Amino acid sequence: MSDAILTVNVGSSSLKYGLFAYGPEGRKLTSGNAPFDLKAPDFSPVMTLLRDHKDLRVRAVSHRVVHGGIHYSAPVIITDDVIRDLDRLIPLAPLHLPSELAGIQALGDSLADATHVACFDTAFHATQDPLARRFALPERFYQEGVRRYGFHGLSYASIARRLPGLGLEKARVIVAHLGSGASACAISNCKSVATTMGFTALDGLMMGTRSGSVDPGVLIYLMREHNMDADAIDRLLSKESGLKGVSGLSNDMRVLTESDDPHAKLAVDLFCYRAAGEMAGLIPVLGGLDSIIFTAGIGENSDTVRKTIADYLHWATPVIHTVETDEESMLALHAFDILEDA
Ligand SMILES: Nc1ncnc2c1ncn2[C@@H]1O[C@H](COP(=O)(O)OP(=O)(O)O)[C@@H](O)[C@H]1O
Ligand SMILES: CC(=O)OP(=O)(O)O
Ligand SMILES: [Mg+2]
Repeated sequence: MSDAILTVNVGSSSLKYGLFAYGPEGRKLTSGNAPFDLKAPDFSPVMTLLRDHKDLRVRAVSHRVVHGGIHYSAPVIITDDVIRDLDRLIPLAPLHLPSELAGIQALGDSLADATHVACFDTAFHATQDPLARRFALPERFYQEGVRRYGFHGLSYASIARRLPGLGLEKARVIVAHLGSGASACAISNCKSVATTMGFTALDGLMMGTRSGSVDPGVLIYLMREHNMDADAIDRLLSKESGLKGVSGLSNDMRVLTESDDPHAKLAVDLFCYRAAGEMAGLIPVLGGLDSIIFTAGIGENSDTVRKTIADYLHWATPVIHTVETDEESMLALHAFDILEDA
């Protein structure tokens, strides 16, 4: 029987999972992707995968956890204390953490002998200068944890590992992770220096169903004039906005780029306009730009989106790469490292 690592990546709208050979090179054995469209995820595809690979001994399960709060800036072995801490962070990532905790529970039950590891999306950004993490709010809110954390860190870490191979080890790079959630990260010397998502995964770029940044005055207006409470505003900004809200058609970039509907065109145009603007906002902290890298579902596949954003930013750099993100391999590598160190 050979040893393996199971990876579990519950995003806002898909469950991605994989089996990796236990070892420092993290060789992928198999992987799968089950979209679940904002409903509660169903972990049965992972259970089926495990039944089909009874010849493997799963030594570790590596879970992507979107938010690590103030305290978690490196992978940890999951204990009851860790689960309690993550429960407290749910208000900071309401779209992701409940499903991720459900995955930790479900797989904890069925793979009770394995070591379960949490790998945080926020961790890659721990290298940022405190200035990049600060909102212009009174100090007490910062102390309470109201600060910019940034997300998609496993994706950015997987891209950072590829930079030396592209001759960009020392380069000033902006990576645009354009998937269901979308963000951009300024990377210098393979480290995060700034990113567009903040306290929550709502900030920054326009996304599939999320608004990205809006004038905070809009929220005050909605509360006063539309009597919207926190839940109603959360639903609007998290699930009913972005590509879906603007087009009135779909949150899927494939559907929108193939549609003749003017609202679909508006949604795609706005997505690119907003992405380019947010990316440009990262250039000053890098002191210039050597390359743009596109990744994730839209970034890897949509020529239209890549070209439109690149046209907006051609003055900054003509060097564009497309790199496949690999959150799963990062999960496997982190789990192997933590087990070997234990
Ligand atoms: N060929 C394609 N052209 C344009 N967009 C695509 C294509 N393939 C996938 N996408 C987009 O990628 C998105 C999903 O990206 P992905 O990185 O898998 O997201 P997540 O991990 O957050 O679920 C889909 O919503 C879809 O709009
Ligand atoms: C952080 C985040 O938005 O993740 P995803 O794109 O997987 O929803
Ligand atoms: Mg994702």
